[in-house]
Amino acid sequence: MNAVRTRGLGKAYRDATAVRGLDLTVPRGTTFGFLGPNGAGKSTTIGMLCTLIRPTAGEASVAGQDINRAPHEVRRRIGLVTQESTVDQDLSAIENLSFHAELYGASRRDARRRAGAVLEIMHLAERGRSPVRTYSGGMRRRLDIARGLMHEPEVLFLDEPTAGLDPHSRANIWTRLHELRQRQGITIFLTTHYLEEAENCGRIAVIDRGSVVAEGSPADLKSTVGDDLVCLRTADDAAAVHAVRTQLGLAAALVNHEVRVRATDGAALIPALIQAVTVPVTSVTVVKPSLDDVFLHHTGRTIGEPVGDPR
Ligand SMILES: Nc1ncnc2c1ncn2[C@@H]1O[C@H](COP(=O)(O)OP(=O)(O)OP(=O)(O)O)[C@@H](O)[C@H]1O
Repeated sequence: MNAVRTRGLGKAYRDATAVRGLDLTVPRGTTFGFLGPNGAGKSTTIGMLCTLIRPTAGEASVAGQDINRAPHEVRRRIGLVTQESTVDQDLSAIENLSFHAELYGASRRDARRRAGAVLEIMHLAERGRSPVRTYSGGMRRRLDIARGLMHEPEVLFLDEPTAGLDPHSRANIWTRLHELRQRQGITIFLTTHYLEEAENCGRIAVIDRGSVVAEGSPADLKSTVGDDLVCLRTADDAAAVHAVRTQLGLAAALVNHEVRVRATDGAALIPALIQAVTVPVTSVTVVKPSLDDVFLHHTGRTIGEPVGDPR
């Protein structure tokens, strides 16, 4: 069963189309990364899947429930962590979480118990009684995620969960997300514009100007854009280039004092390269295509470049 399935999903505003013809399939238990530059349509998509924004085209189901016909059923099965934190700074984490649960009808005892459990999951239990205003940015974000987990959702939506955090806090959040998926089997649907973070996802969809331009595992997407690049530094580059061409029959180029050779599997080529190049080799590096290359390949831009007009 799929956690998320969309067919032709779209959202048009009066003067702009935010999302067009979106066909997505997210199997249960996947960490799915929705990757795209600012303004690509990521938040609008999350808003539609979480039943906060009404689509103007197509259909979608989340946790097996139709977003248009059964929005309340969808809401019961999902957690949403938006870009803006919604916790009260003057309350402790436990108070924030249990008040929230009580508001939704849980008994005080159950609310406290569940708050304790989700704080454990997000590694905040030790500071659970401190006021949130004493937390670091990373701890606050983990508390936001803990809140999204309170009613044991099947699918957790996270809009830019690591934006603005330092690398250590980002890594910590990723460790928690991996644990969540592995131990609790939760499907995680997140947006990000950090390409390196998308590597943590089992599957990604690249969205640009409201449409998906590529979808697959990070490894699959990278393998479709090109080969590895093997770079050699040698004592005699001209001789090395000649040897690679004549001995191995491969195209080799001299760029920036490096001998560069393209190969499907760069690492596997290294022994043959070293043997063919009889001159001393001082370094060998294998550069794999990155998600940057994937984005560039499909959109003709790097992810940081402005998106332009979505109309
Ligand atoms: N309520 C609205 N009315 C008109 N246009 C909108 C509205 N909401 C979003 N848009 C437009 O739709 C496009 C997609 O916006 P969206 O917020 O979904 O992008 P995003 O990928 O989430 O970007 P960001 O990372 O900046 O949030 C943008 O061009 C935006 O200006």
